[in-house]
Parts: sequence; C-alpha cells; structure tokens
Amino acid sequence: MEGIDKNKQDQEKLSAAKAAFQFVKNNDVVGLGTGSTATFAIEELAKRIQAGLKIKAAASSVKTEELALSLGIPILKLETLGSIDISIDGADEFTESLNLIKGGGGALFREKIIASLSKNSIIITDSSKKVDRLGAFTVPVEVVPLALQYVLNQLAALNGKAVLRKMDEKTFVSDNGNYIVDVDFGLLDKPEELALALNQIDGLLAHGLFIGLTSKVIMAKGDEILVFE
Ligand SMILES: O=C[C@H](O)[C@H](O)[C@H](O)COP(=O)(O)O
Repeated sequence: MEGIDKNKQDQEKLSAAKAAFQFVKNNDVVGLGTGSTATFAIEELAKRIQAGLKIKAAASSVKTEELALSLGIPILKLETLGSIDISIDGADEFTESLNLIKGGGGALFREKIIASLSKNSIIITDSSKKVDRLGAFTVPVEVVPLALQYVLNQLAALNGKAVLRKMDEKTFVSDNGNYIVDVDFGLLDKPEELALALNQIDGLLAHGLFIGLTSKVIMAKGDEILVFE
C-alpha cells in the first residue's frame, strides 16, 4: 500500500474499528462486514460481548459468519431481518461524499444488502482508502455464471475493461455461487451515473459502487480519528 506500512495500516484499522463501537448499543442487531478491516471490528465486538454487551449480528459472508461464531458472536439469518440497527464494514476506496468502492474480497452483494437494511451504516478505514475520485481500484461486479458473456458485452459497451477474477488459478466463485468480474472504468467523474447503468444489466447481480448507502466513514490517520458524514 502506497505511503503507509502494513503495521501502521493495521494499527489504523484497529483504531477505526474501536472508534465505531461508540455507536453500538445493547440489544442492537449489528451487520458485520468482510475483509481485513472488518475482522478487527469482529474481534473487538467479541471482546465487548465478553465484557457484557448484548447484541445479535448478521454476517456479510461465510468467512465472517465462521469467524463470528468461532468468537461466540450470535448470528441471525440475513433473510429473517427486515432491518439492521448498525453495520460496520470496510471499503476499498471512499470519497468525502461517502461514495465507496467495495468488493475486493468478493462479498459485495451481501454487504450491499446489509448496508441497505442498516439504519446506521458505518465504514471503517485506514488512511490509504480515501480518494478524491473513485476508480483507481477496479469496480467489482458479481455476475450470474450463465450471463457472463452477455454481461461482458454490456460492460465493454460502457467502456469498461473487464477481467474475470481468479484465485489460485481457478475462477473465483462468490458465496452465492457467482463469478466476480473486476472492471476498470478509469477514474470516475460520475459514479452515480455508472451505478445506474450497471443496475440495468440483466445477469449482473450487484456492483461494488455503494452510492448513498453510508451514514459515516470513520478513518484513522496515525493517532487521529476523522469522521466523514
Ligand atoms: O468484499 C470485500 C469488502 O468489500 C471489503 O470490505 C473491502 O474489500 C475492504 O477490505 P479490506 O478491509 O481487507 O481492505
């Protein structure tokens, strides 16, 4: 990561995670994100439960659910929840206008459902994630396998350079049994317009542009905590 070493970055992730807990109350349903930053929040939540906090949680991925259960965090099924009090998740990029790119870990669809259900959707980040314009990080999209070629055609028509995500030389498959395609649209002047265009593509289950879904971003920078809302 440019300009920040990993230890410092992890320290910032942990500080941002801790700062998010001022907003978590007893009896809340808490949405849990996925990724290295969300993992700091999940570990912190487990400590607070051991200290007496009473919450139930919903997980944005199989990995997060397994980690949460292993730490004694009670997990509710996402499909049973009509709303979530607060969610805590990471991001790959964010702007001061609270637009995000997410999905570096492939969990974008469930993360988006959780963010959409959340009354208070909190993003926690280290200082490397703040950008003036989204798009240096490619936009992940989740694609139903049988629609792959159709979706690739539509992405090309939007001038996106698409790469099918692989892991260990095999096609990456999401928790929902779908493919992830990472799309380079260059730096985005109008992320809202791109999000609307991607919403129109049949077979494209979800994209990693989170527009208007975030209540606040808590970013740690060194010893400082900055809140964007
Ligand atoms: O699919 C993964 C998520 O959207 C993550 O929240 C995002 O990729 C950020 O991950 P990390 O905290 O590991 O940088």
